[in-house]
Amino acid sequence: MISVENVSKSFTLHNQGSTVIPVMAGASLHVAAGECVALVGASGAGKSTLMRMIYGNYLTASGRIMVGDTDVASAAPREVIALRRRTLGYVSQFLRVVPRVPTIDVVAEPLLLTGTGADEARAQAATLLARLNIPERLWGLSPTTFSGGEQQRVNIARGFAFAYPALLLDEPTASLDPTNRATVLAMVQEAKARGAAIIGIFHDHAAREALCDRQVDVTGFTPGLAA
Ligand SMILES: Nc1ncnc2c1ncn2[C@@H]1O[C@H](COP(=O)(O)OP(=O)(O)OP(=O)(O)O)[C@@H](O)[C@H]1O
Repeated sequence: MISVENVSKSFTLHNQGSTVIPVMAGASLHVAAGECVALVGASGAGKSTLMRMIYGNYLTASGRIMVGDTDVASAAPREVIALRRRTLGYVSQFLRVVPRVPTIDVVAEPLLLTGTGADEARAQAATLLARLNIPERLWGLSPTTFSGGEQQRVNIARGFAFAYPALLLDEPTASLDPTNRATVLAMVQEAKARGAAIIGIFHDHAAREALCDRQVDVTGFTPGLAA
């Protein structure tokens, strides 16, 4: 479902004499439907960078990143938007939302965009918010003023609202209390069981052990070290 093939990446620091920093070379990994793969490696090794390239936030210098039938590395912006709508979900570490949109609509949006009716989308969003213990009195408010943990749970609810065939999870259990952490672990297991291909970054060792079938150490993709 997700196939990263011989990918490389460098950053050019335009405000620092156009210094070019090679951060990745020969990155390759494959994730099948129903599989969860953890990206591991020391801080700065490139886990987030690889995840952002797979999502199409960072450009890829060379190689292919197949998600379903789309090569994210060469896709046009409209293809990336279509991919994100129906195929590839991303739970980032931080919630970024349009101000003043009520929480229930933030969570319902991925369903509305994929053809679910408004009432049904809101009903499903409500179920997710309740499951993640977001108090009902907050559902009509924008999540911009919520606590860090509340925002993270809204982010997770939104990321899991639509049954994406592929999912990227960046620290989905960070800063959650034990009850909500257990809920998120169950949600990831359910996504795997329905056949989602998942790539995750988990500093939470126990979560990684519980959820992931394999680990890929991105240190192996550091330029100069790559095979
Ligand atoms: N936008 C950017 N511009 C320049 N350099 C960047 C940028 N994003 C990442 N880097 C560099 O790329 C390297 C990999 O960073 P990345 O954030 O992917 O590491 P990580 O493995 O996710 O680390 P951590 O576990 O600390 O989050 C680092 O050396 C970082 O400084």
